[in-house]
Amino acid sequence: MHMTKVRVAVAGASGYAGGEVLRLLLGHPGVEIGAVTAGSNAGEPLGALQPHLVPLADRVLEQTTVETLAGHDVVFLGLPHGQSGELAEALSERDPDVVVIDCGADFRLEDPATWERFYGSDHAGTWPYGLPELPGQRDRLRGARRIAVPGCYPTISTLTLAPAVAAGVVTPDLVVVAASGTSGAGKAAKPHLLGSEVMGSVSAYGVGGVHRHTPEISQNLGRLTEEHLKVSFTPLLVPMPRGILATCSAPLTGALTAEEAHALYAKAYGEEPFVHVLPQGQWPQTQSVIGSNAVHLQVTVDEDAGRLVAVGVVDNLAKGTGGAAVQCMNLALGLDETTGLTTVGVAP
Ligand SMILES: NC(=O)C1=CN([C@@H]2O[C@H](COP(=O)(O)OP(=O)(O)OC[C@H]3O[C@@H](n4cnc5c(N)ncnc54)[C@H](OP(=O)(O)O)[C@@H]3O)[C@@H](O)[C@H]2O)C=CC1
Ligand SMILES: CC(=O)N[C@@H](CCC(=O)OP(=O)(O)O)C(=O)O
Repeated sequence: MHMTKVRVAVAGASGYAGGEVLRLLLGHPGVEIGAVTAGSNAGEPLGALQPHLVPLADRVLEQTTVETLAGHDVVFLGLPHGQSGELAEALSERDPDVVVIDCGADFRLEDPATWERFYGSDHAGTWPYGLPELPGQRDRLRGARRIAVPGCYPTISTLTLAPAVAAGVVTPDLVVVAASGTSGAGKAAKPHLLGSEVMGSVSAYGVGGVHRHTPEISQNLGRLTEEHLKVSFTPLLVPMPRGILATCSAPLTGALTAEEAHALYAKAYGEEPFVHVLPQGQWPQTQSVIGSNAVHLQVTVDEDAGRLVAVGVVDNLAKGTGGAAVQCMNLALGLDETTGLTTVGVAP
């Protein structure tokens, strides 16, 4: 049977997030790739920037404008913060049915004051949040026309702590220490990402509650409890291209065994296609999820410390951005949520 393909445009196609969206779309049976756009690299062949996307190597990057992005069923935005708002508005004005999926942060936060505090600019608005695994969220994404893809650290921190917070087995006084590969920072060269400084070294940054993902983690997990939730989030940069490992802990509210904690997590994610709770005693490693949309989790109880400890891994560019974006597109279009996505990683 002939299936009508959905026509998709990708803005920021020369970047890491846009490149990952395209990599996944090339394996998606229901999609035809239309415009691919960039900023300073407009005019270049895509193959010069993303040589791994062989079938699109000869496509020329167009300027990112309403005109080049109009006329598609779905538009993915992989642009720096602050670039999405006006563009999305103009696209929706031109075509109210277009599905716009923003990989950036512009529409993730609900509270304008919090946005202004952490991003230092005016709040653009709030769109349905693209984490279907949050309670009730999948239904909000079905048929949605605008979707805000979560940040990479918030994705893994939220999924790693959600069952414990929702069940009330921990006091929501949460500590998250998460180590990310360097692609999380995007392609544009940054002073702290010089190869000579990143290689062979691990460093902390955004310490002391100032990282932009702190309020996003709080927003997600705060919905799961009536109590006042606090999050202490510390990101680390590690010398690998992809992947995040988040170590999360919180004080237990009462007696809980490691077996009970594991059973709680296994039940919470039993029906989720992409969230895999590992067998007890096996701890997540980033290598297992690279290139896949899978999240691997493990949880235990530190009896002496009286804390629940959970560890999660994600590929920051896949389920942490591009994979989540495609998963959300599938929901928005009424397709099977897993189309074009895999739980099979690349290892070693
Ligand atoms: N990397 C990650 O793990 C994650 C990234 N994201 C988000 O995705 C978005 C893109 O990030 P990422 O791909 O990492 O960044 P990159 O720096 O790798 O890519 C940025 C892209 O935006 C384009 N661009 C930059 N400035 C402009 C402009 N003024 N007009 C039009 N296009 C422009 C660039 O084009 P050109 O090459 O021509 O300059 C490039 O295609 C960001 O909002 C980021 O926060 C979200 C979650 C995780
Ligand atoms: C390693 C590294 O630098 N990671 C990035 C992750 C941010 C990101 O990409 O997410 P947004 O979509 O919210 O920008 C950072 O800490 O800023």
